[in-house]
Amino acid sequence: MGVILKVQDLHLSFKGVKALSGVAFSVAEGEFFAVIGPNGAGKTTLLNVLSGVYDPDRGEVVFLGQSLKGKSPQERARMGLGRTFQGLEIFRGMSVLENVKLGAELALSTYPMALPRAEREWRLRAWAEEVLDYLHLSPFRHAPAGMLPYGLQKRVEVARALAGRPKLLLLDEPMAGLALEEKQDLARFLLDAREEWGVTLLWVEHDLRAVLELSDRVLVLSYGEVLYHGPPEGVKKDPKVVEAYLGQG
Ligand SMILES: Nc1ncnc2c1ncn2[C@@H]1O[C@H](COP(=O)(O)OP(=O)(O)OP(=O)(O)O)[C@@H](O)[C@H]1O
Repeated sequence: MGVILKVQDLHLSFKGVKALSGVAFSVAEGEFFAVIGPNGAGKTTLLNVLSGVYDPDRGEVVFLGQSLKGKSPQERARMGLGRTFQGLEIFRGMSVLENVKLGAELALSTYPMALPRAEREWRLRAWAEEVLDYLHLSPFRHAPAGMLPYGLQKRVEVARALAGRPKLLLLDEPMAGLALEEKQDLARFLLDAREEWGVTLLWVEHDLRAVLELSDRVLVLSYGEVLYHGPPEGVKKDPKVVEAYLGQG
C-alpha cells in the first residue's frame, strides 16, 4: 500500500495559541485513519490545513506525492481531496438529488475532455443516482434535503462528498448527533464506499468506541501535539493518552 498523504512538521498558531505544533504523520492508501483528542486539541485546524482553508506557519502536506503548498481548497478538491464539515453543509432547499449532483460536478470537472451538454447531464445524473442508491437515499431523491431527519441529512452530506469521487475523504465528526443505529448505518456506508470506490478515509470523531472499532490507525492530538500515532489497540494503553484524554472520563 502506497502513502496517499504525508504530513510533515506542521505548525500553526492563532495569536499565540499553538493550534498545531510539529504535527507529522502519514496515511496509507485505503486506510481508515482517525484523528482524536480533547476539545481544542487542533483536530479541526488540522483538517482546515489539509483542505487548504488555512496555510500552516511551517511544515508541509504532500498528497499523492505532490506538495499542496499554495493550492486552493478547490484545486485540492479537484486533485481528489474531499471533505465534509462539522456542521451540516448541504443546500437545504435543494432536493437530495440536486445536492448529490453538485458533488458529482466535481468528479466530472476532472474529466479529460469537454463533454456535450446532454452527455454531461446524463453522466452527472447516472453517477449521482448510483451514489444515492449505494447510500440507500434513492427513496428520498426528490425531497428537499432540509426536510429530512438529521441523520439522513448527514448521510446526504457524505453522499455529496463521495459523489465528487475523492481519493481521500476528510470527515469532521460525521457521527455527531446521530443515534446508535444511524451511526452503525453510516459506518457501514463508509466501509462499503472504501471497498467499492477505493476511497481512503480520514475522520475526526469524538465517539471513541466507533473510532477504536472501525479505524486502522489512530492519531491522538492534545494541545496541537501528537501524543500517539498507531493501531487502535494501543490507544487505551498509552499512558500519555490516558492522562491527557481518557482520564477525563
Ligand atoms: N480561527 C481561529 N482563530 C483563533 N483561534 C483558533 C481558530 N481556530 C482554532 N483556534 C484555536 O486553536 C485551538 C485548536 O482548535 P480546534 O478547533 O482545531 O480544536 P479541536 O480539536 O477541533 O476541538 P473540538 O473537538 O472542540 O472541535 C483552540 O485553542 C482554538 O481556540
